[in-house]
Amino acid sequence: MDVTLSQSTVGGRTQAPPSKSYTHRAILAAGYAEGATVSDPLISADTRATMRAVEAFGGSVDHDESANRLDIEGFGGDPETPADVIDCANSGTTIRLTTAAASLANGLTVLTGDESLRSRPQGPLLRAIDQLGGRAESTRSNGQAPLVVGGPITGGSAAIPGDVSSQFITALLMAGAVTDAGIDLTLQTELKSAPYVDITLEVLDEFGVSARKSKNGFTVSGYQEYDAGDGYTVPGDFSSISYLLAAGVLAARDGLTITGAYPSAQGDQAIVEIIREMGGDVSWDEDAGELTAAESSLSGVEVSVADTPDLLPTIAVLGAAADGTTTITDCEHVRYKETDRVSAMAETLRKMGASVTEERETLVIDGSASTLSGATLDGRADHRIIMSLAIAGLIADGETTITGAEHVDVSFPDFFERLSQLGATVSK
Ligand SMILES: O=C(O)C1=C[C@@H](OP(=O)(O)O)[C@@H](O)[C@H](O)C1
Ligand SMILES: C=C(OP(=O)(O)O)C(=O)O
Repeated sequence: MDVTLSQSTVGGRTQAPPSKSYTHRAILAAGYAEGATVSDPLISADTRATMRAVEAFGGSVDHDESANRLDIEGFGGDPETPADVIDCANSGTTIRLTTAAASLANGLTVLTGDESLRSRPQGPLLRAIDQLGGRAESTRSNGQAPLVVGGPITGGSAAIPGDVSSQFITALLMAGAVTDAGIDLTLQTELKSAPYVDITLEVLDEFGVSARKSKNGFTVSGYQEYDAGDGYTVPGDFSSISYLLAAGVLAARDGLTITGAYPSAQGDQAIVEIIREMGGDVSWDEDAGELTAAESSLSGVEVSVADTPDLLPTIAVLGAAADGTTTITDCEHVRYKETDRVSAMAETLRKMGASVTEERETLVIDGSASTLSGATLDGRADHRIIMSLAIAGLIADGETTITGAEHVDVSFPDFFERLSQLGATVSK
């Protein structure tokens, strides 16, 4: 599906979509439990993949739409060997978190996904499972899915790099809690995307499971039981909020308010400070969970995305609209996502007339070079590339067409409807 946007003014109020990261973890944690209810879940292509995995391991997931709730029966820490291949579709979180769950089962599990997912790195997780006594292989021996994974692992120690994906650590901590011996992880390189492990520790805590940072990495003891008590409620998603905030500072003459924006462990909350540092008018009433952004003149910043990889496309677009130079550093791990997002943003923003320089770890956008012009842009089947380019389309001269725009269903299924309700000119 192609979507076309033209220069627009936006405004009004809109609710933040529920967090994808918290929803994935809550669904799987409910799977590791006897069951749980998960309120305000994100229902999207990626979270559906995690629901399918919980069902494949012997649980069940019922979506009560009127109550806006998932009623989940778990597999009680003891996943059965799936009767079929697990299709993780486009979701890195699903394949990493469920690969570790599969290492608890007696038999073998086959995990795969779409072309993008089958090109993303899984090697460090496979090697860690191997060190823990499980069997974990890439069918093509290239460290990528399809994967064949079996166990049962009983816990122990493993070493893992921290700069490829934090999801490997999340995966092993979640599985480690139901092993006999627990899991001790030693980081071989500095941890990137660290706040995502904090999100994991927060969700584990809500499910009565303790895991913690150790001197050299992370550790979780075994024989723990997942139990969410009265249930778990998912907070709003700050990666999704970043597009709405960017729309606000670029195109909301009378302001745009986002509700459901409460503080949590999400590193992507940093978008509020980044926009303020660029000169953007953003106010945040943390108690009310309300963020308001109004059209502002922005200037360039230097910002590290070591902890916040998913913000890179949003910051790149803000940089293209700002006066002066925006330098995004520490971005190598952003190349291992649904697509190489560093080169995708460099290519598309250049096509819109921005001046962009790309290095392995750095993306530099010179926003003062020109105003953006509409163009036909390849969304690279990547929800974050598509959503950030749509925001650029709100301020570009002429029409901006984004191909493959249906892929927003991964994290923000009604993104274009929302933009349109807020006043943007959007046609499909
Ligand atoms: O654990 C998570 O929920 C996520 C972790 C991050 O990935 P990496 O840890 O691979 O950087 C992030 O980019 C992804 O969107 C969601
Ligand atoms: C990279 C992302 O997710 P995942 O790793 O789960 O595919 C994302 O949502 O930007």
